[in-house]
Amino acid sequence: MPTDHRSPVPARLTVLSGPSGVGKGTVVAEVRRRYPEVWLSVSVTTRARRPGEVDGVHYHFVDGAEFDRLIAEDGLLEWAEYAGNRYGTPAAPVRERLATGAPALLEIELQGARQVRARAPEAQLVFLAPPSWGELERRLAGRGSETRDVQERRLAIAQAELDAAGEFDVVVVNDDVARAADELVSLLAAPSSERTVGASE
Ligand SMILES: Nc1nc2c(ncn2[C@@H]2O[C@H](COP(=O)(O)OP(=O)(O)O)[C@@H](O)[C@H]2O)c(=O)[nH]1
Ligand SMILES: Nc1ncnc2c1ncn2[C@@H]1O[C@H](COP(=O)(O)OP(=O)(O)O)[C@@H](O)[C@H]1O
Repeated sequence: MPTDHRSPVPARLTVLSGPSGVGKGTVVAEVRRRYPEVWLSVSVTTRARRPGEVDGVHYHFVDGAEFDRLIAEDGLLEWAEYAGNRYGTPAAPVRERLATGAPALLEIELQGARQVRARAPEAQLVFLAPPSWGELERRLAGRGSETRDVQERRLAIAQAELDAAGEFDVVVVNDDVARAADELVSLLAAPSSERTVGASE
């Protein structure tokens, strides 16, 4: 029998993006609380670990040299510099997951979403938007994990990110966590009959 390395079962790659503080982490956590089987890629980052973050769970925390090595060996599906740190998606786990026919979710910023679009045009791009600009500022400040300086930097990037919402397939407004989680669940579960993500692409 000929060996076909493409999965016979269509699997969907979904990318969730949105400005810092909009609630991506909160909505994804709610989705996974309800459906622990939802598979989320664990990124590598050069950013410092925040209190409560666990290496290998929230991120793989690496230094710049290790990040350079991953880029050099083409180990990242995409990567970007964001607010002075680098972030990237390890390629192999995503490839392996999709090859089994099961969906995969990435939570990444805009430049990375654009790279995924270029490399895997069948991926579904979802943008999480705040109900208003004022609410985004309040959430970012309310989280209290960044200094005022870092918050300002992230808000400046957020403006450009909001302008790019039209590039995404779907915009989900995070007005209410449970409602936004419902919407994301239905997008993850949507039939993907025309979409086949090849393991070799
Ligand atoms: N391109 C890319 N962006 C990532 C990746 N992992 C996380 N990010 C994004 O990097 C940005 C900063 O993440 P982080 O420092 O954890 O802050 P937070 O999302 O505001 O809590 C967010 O927009 C994340 O979605 C990745 O692997 N690739
Ligand atoms: N729908 C919502 N309504 C009110 N506050 C929210 C909502 N979603 C998230 N938050 C709060 O906003 C802050 C930022 O959320 P977080 O998930 O860390 O954002 P992101 O991962 O997009 O940077 C957190 O304090 C979180 O509790």
